[in-house]
Amino acid sequence: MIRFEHVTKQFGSFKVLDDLDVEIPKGKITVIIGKSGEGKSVTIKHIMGLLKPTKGRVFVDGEDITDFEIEDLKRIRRKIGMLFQHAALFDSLSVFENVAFPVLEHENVPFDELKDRVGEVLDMVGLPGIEKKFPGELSTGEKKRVGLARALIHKPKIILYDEPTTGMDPLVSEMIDELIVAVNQNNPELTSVVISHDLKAALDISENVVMLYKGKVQLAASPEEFRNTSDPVIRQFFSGKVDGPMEFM
Ligand SMILES: Nc1ncnc2c1ncn2[C@@H]1O[C@H](COP(=O)(O)OP(=O)(O)OP(=O)(O)O)[C@@H](O)[C@H]1O
Repeated sequence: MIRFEHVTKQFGSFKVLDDLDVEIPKGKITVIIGKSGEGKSVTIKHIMGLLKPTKGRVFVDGEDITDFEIEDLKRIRRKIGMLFQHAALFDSLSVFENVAFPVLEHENVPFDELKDRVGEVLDMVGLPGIEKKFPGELSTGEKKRVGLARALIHKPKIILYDEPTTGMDPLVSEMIDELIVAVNQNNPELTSVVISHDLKAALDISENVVMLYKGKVQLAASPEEFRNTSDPVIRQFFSGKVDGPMEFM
């Protein structure tokens, strides 16, 4: 469970989150949507403890992390896997070394066990046997999947996806979306949080959608409720039209 309790985040006098109050349920896929600049990245940075609220409290896996110092934050971050917008693999390292990296950093695992674990997560993302390849030999979609394998290697309780399909062609995007769903189905305890500005894809993969608007939750509900809502701001977001009640900064 992740909870934002009346979180306000200001940078100087600029308020990005304004009394944000929302719960992200355990074991489900939650997609956070909102137009560019609404504070989606700022929201997930609070989950990692990379930003602290100006006001309010943030809970991760049942713990109030708001005032945590670095040691406790590191402990919390070990429960979190993160898939960045750009897969950010190390080009000079093999797939095996890239995927094993978070384990080598934090744990002392015998090599045979590490080999098994890397094999297991590469299987999970549908890329068995590519340990010896280098990132330069992989397609964009494959790099993303290796990034996902790396995020999964230390068996996180929470996985954060930052715009996982941005810049990908429709087929690769769909494959990544399907993978997010498959990973969640194979790990029923895993809480997945996906940041997206693609409402239609969000509704296809998620069980819970949170739409941010003007620093607050416009609606936190099931995909069905989103599809059926008459809220004009959400309808406008669906339509992708500039004309409507939605304000652009
Ligand atoms: N460290 C910071 N200092 C000052 N302003 C910041 C900082 N981080 C984010 N912001 C501002 O907060 C606002 C929200 O940014 P954020 O990156 O969360 O938006 P977003 O919803 O993720 O947008 P996008 O979809 O374009 O990635 C932006 O106006 C951004 O400039």
